[in-house]
Amino acid sequence: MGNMIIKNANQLVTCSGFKGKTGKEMDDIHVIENGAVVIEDGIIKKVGKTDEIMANVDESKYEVIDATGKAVLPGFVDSHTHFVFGGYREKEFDMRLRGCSYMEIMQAGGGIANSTNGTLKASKEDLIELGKKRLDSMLKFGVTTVEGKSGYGLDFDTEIKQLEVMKELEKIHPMDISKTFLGAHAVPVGYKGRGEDFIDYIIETVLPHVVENDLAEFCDIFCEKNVFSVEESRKLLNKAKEMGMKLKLHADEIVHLGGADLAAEVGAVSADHLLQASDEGITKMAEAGVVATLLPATAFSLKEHYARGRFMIDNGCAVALATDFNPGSCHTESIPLLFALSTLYMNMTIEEAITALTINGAAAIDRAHEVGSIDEGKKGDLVILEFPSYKFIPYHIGVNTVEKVIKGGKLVVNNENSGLLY
Ligand SMILES: N=CN[C@@H](CCC(=O)O)C(=O)O
Ligand SMILES: [Zn+2]
Repeated sequence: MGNMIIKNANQLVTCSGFKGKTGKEMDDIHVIENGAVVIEDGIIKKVGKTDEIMANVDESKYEVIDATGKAVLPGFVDSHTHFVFGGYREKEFDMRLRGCSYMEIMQAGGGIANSTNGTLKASKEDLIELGKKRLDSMLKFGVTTVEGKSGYGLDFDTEIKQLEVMKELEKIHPMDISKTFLGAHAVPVGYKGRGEDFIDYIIETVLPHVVENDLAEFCDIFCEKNVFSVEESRKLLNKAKEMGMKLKLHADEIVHLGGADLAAEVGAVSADHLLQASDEGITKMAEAGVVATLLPATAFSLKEHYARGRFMIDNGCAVALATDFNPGSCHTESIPLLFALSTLYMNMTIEEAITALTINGAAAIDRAHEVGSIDEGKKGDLVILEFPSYKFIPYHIGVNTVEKVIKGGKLVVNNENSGLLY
C-alpha cells in the first residue's frame, strides 16, 4: 500500500459520502477546484484545496503526482459482472443479429448452458489466467473494485471452482473483488422442469459449503420466466439470508415477474436489470433501500429498451450502473459505453452517471463505507482523467478518458504510455 499525494487537480470530484445516494442527491458530486488528496498506507488521509493541504505536509515522504489540467475521481465500482468463465459465445451474438432472441437460444439448450460446459472443461489455472486478463482490462477503464459471480457451474465442483478462482485472483491482482454465489443462474439439463428440486439441491448441498468456507458475500438468483419463479427465488434467498449471506437478484429483466417487489420484501442489497420493473416494484425498492443496479450495455447488446433510470431516480431510488460483463448477453467491460448509454438514452445527467458508477456502485455491493468516494478513511482508489473536466467522460463518446489509475495509493495503470504498472 502506498503513500501518495495528488495535487493541483483542476477538478477533484469527491462524490463524498458513506452510503448510497438517492433521488436528487445523485446529481451532486462535490467538486473541489484545484484539489489535492493525501494517501498514507493506502488510505485517504486528507482531502481539500491544494494550497491548504500542501501547507501542512512534507512532500518528500510521498510519491507526488501533479494533476494540473486534469480531473480526478474515485475509482469506478463495477457492481455486476460474470467475469470468470470458460469458452465464448460469439456464435450466439451472430444468431441474435439474425433474429433469434436471448431466451430462444437459452431454451434451445444454448446460452448459459454453453458457458457452463466451457467453464466445466476449463482448469482452475486456465480460469485464473483468463480472469486476470479481464481484470487488467477493467483496471485500464478505471475500475478499482469489481463484483464477480459464479453461475457457470450449476454443480457443486464447478460453482466452487469459480468462487475459488476469484479468491485466488484477489491475492494476485490489485482489484478488490466482491464475490457472489449465483448457483441458481439456470436450471441444469438434469433438472429440466424441476427448478424447485434444483433449488433444494443448492440449499442442501452447495450453499452450506459456500458459507462455511466464506467463499462469497452475496447470494444471487436469476428470477425470470422459464428460469426461477418468484416462489423459488424467495425460498433460496430467505435461506441464504438465514445463513448470514447478503442478497442480490437478477430481477424483471425479460418479462415482469415481480423480482423488484421480491427484492424489497427480502431486504436485498440490490436488484439488477429491472427493464420490466413496475412502478409499484420501484416504489417498494426505494422504500426498502434496495439499490437499483442498471445494466444498459446488456439492453443495448440485446436490442431491448433501457431500464427506467430517470423514473427510478425521480422516485427516490439509489441507482447504480454496471457492465454485466459476461460471455453471452453482454460481452463488454467498457465503462465509456455505460456513460454514453446512460446519459444519451436513459436521460441521466453526467453527475448522476458518475454517482451511479462510484458511491452507488459501492452501495450495491455494501462497500460504500470503504470505497466509491474520495473521503478521509476510505481506500486510496482514484482515477486521473486525461482532460480537465469530468464532463469529458461521456462527451468523448465511447473512448477511455482515464489516463492514470491509483489503487491503494499506488499507480497501477498509466494509459499514457505503458499501461499496466502493478
Ligand atoms: N440474465 C442472466 N444472467 C446474465 C447473462 C448470463 C449469460 O447469458 O451468460 C446477465 O446478467 O445478463
Ligand atoms: Zn448478471
